[in-house]
Order: sequence, then C-alpha cells, then structure tokens
Amino acid sequence: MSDKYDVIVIGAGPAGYVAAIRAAQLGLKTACVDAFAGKDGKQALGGTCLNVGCIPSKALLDSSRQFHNLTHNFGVHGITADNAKIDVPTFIGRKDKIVKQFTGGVAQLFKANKITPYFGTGKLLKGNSVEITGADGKKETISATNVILASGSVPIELPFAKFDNKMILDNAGALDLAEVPKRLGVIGAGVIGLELGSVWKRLGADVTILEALPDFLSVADADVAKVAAREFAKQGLTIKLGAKLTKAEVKKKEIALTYEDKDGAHELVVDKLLVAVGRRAYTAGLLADDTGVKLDERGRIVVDEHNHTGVDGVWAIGDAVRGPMLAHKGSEEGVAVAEWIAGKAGHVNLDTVPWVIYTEPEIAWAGKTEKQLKDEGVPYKVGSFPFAAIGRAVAMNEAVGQVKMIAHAETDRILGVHMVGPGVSELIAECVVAMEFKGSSEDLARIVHAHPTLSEAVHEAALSVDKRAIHKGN
Ligand SMILES: NC(=O)c1ccc[n+]([C@@H]2O[C@H](COP(=O)([O-])OP(=O)(O)OC[C@H]3O[C@@H](n4cnc5c(N)ncnc54)[C@H](O)[C@@H]3O)[C@@H](O)[C@H]2O)c1
Repeated sequence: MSDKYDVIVIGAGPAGYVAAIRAAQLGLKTACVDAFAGKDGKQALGGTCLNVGCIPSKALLDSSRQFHNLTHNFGVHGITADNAKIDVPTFIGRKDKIVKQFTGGVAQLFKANKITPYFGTGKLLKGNSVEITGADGKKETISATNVILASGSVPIELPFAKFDNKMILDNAGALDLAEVPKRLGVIGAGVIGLELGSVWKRLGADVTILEALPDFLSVADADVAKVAAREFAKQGLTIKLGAKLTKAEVKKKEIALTYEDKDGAHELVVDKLLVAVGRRAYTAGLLADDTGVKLDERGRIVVDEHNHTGVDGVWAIGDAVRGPMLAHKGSEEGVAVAEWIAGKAGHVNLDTVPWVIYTEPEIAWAGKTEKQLKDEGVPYKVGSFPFAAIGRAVAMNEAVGQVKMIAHAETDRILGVHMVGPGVSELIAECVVAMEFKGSSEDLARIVHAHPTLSEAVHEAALSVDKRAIHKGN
C-alpha cells in the first residue's frame, strides 16, 4: 500500500474531474484514477464528454453547420460560393485538436491544483482502497478516507447489431468517419441520434433514423417536439417512428437492416449504422464483491440525496447514478460531494437541470412539460412567443421556433420553460436562474431585456403567460 489520500476519485469525466478539483481547492489531498487513452495512447482526462461526447460532437456540429449554411442558406444574404467542398480529414482533425486542447487543459488544472492522476482502471476494495490496473496489467493499490465513484456510462449495445466501429458505430465511431457515408442509418431518435445524424446529413449523407417509440422526442414538451420534427423533415432527415430494428446483417460494404412498424417488416440498406439507443451506467469491474455498495435494477450505483452510497466514505456521482445523464448534472454533483466531504453545505437541484439538444434549430428546456403537469394535476397557465416576431432572429434568417413558459395558475411560479429555435442553448440559462430563485413569470416579465436580441422571446413569453405580450395578439 503506497499513498493515503483524503479523496480518491474514480473517473475523470465531467463529474469526476470536477469533484477532484473542488476537493483539492478545499485543501483535501486528492487523487483521480482514469483509464481513458487518447488517439496517441496517452492518458486523456475528461471522460466521454471531452473525448467522445459533448465537446467533439459540438466541434463537428459547428463545422457541419457552417458547411450547410454555405451550401444552403447563404443565397438569401446575396452570398454565393460555387463548388463548396468539405475535406473530411481536416474536419475531423479540427475536432481532434479541440479534444486534445481540452483534455490537456484538465491535466494542467490537475497540476495547478496538486491532484495526482493515475492512469489505469480503478476498482473499489473494501475499506476504501482503490486497486489500479494499468494498460500493461500492473497493479497498485492506494487508499483514502473518501472515495468518489464517477465511472460514467457506456452506450447500450443491441445484441443483433454489435459495435465494430467500422460499419456499426457508437457515438465515438460516428465522430471519426474517414468520409461522408452515402447512406447512414441511425437507430434511436434521441439526443445522440439527432445530433450526429444532423452532422452527417449536413455534409450530404442520406440519413434515415429509426425510432422504436410512436412519438417523436417524447422526453421534450409536445409543442417543441412538433416544431423540431417539422424542421428536421424540411432538412431532409428521414425519421421513421414506431420502427423497431430486428436485424442488421453486415455485408462486405453495406448493412442490410430489417425493421418492423405497424405495417409489418421492412428492409433498409445503409453504408454505416449508428446505434444510439441510450446509455447505461458503467460499473463493470468497479466494485469488489465485499464493498457493500449496491446497484439498482438498472445497474446504477444506489445513492441517497447527498450522493452517498451508504458505505462509510463512499460516494457516487454522474451518469453512474440516478438522474439525467448530463455532463453538467454530474459536475454539480461532483462539486456538492467535495463540499459535503469537507463539511460544507453542498447543493444540487435536480429539478432545474437544463436539457439542450444541439440540433438546428436548437432545443432546450428546464422543469416540467405540460403533459407532466397535467398528469400530476397541477394547475398551470402557458405563455409562448414565436421567434418569427423577434427582429434579431429575422435579421439572422433564423426565425424558427418559439419559447414556451409554463407557470403555476395560482402562484405564477415558473414550472417549466421549453424552447426550440436559434440560440436557445444559451437562452435557457436565464430561465434556470429564475427557477432556481423560485421566480415567477411576472419576475421575468418585469426585467429589461436588450433590444434587439433573441432573449426578447423569453421576455415576451413571460408577458404572454398573463396574455400581455406586446408583439403578438394574445
Ligand atoms: N446534448 C446533450 O445533452 C447530450 C448529447 C449526447 C448524449 N447525451 C446523453 O447521452 C445519453 C444517451 O444518448 P442517446 O441518444 O443514445 O439516448 P436517448 O435516451 O436520448 O435516446 C435513445 C432513443 O433510442 C430509442 N430506442 C431504444 N431502443 C431502440 C430500438 N431497438 N430501435 C429503435 N429505437 C430505439 C429510444 O426510444 C430513444 O428515443 C442520453 O441520456 C443523453 O442525455 C446528452
């Protein structure tokens, strides 16, 4: 047994690395164990989010958006560019450079905060020791007063469409294609399917998304989902609902898919297949048999409202526990746990965690949908405002979508805000602040919003809750 720490974090994703930094800031001697290797084989801190998730996908979404605008949307501005081309190696290379910048940034932050990184797979042993197995199989054991499990999640694999990342891709494979596939099949019209399907569609792939559920984007508010479905259809994304994949036969250069919907069985031939049917907590090999840490029926680490596992000094955060699988949720849990360990008052409010889907138009929401409130019997009132009446959105030629605000019918407290349109990934932040401070639609209605900005849609939606929006009929 070598070093003894105050805190060992297993996993250096956005939950784990943030927990490690906050713990170190609070004066705790901290180590962080992670096995993720970058393309150069060296340790790449930052987990799924920085390496093969949030950051690389946003890099590709932005590049592909620029290309799509150039080829489809610039004409209206009087700008033409003949023979526009995309060089896929440059497109992927830019993404790789951004990933390296950010994973390297976490390494720098570890150095600055005197956090010891360990490169290998961590396993919790009884008594708060952690066994680390390196890529070469060498083992070492370190121990701590507190261990934070932040092992993240992995993509769910369909038994008849196993990932090979050549023909059948997971999120990582779909971020690293050498050329634009002619026909891309996507299983699952969830967050990953829509984002990565959009990337390759914008570069010219023929994209077909098969979604098992009968309703499109059922996690979002129905009005938002309706606008999004209409816009994606306009962009040429084919989304087949109620379509369940039953077979994927990999041939030499293509994949023959069989799926079933209400009309029976259908065939679809594609060149690449992205399977994005959700993720599951990653705990394989994480826990020795006698640690006492429990998993729930979905394989997630069981924790209480303070992210404590019930085993003295053992905590768990991020995708490996209950709650939405979102990087920012994991990061906030990381901060809170470090603060609880240091005897401070940590805080995470899962009720105001914002969701963002980075498609075009963007989709963002926080709080309850209208359906959830109806099902719970909560009395509510609704206001909404279209971007078509927002000067800035029209000037940008992006006047699509709306902001919808739901407030309690009696107290006026904001219960949910649902947006689809330009820049809503940023606009949602204002609403989250208002909700976190238990604000009302009246509060947002009385705040001065700069003109002309997209944020006026939030202001007008708040006014519209009481039927007094200025720039539309109420
Ligand atoms: N922008 C973001 O915040 C962001 C981006 C990427 C991923 N994520 C997170 O990563 C996680 C995984 O993303 P995801 O898109 O894989 O999952 P998801 O849960 O968002 O969507 C999966 C979809 O696949 C469908 N599905 C499941 N089995 C199917 C089958 N056999 N055939 C057809 N459809 C099927 C589901 O009905 C669902 O609509 C999510 O929890 C998400 O929150 C978030």
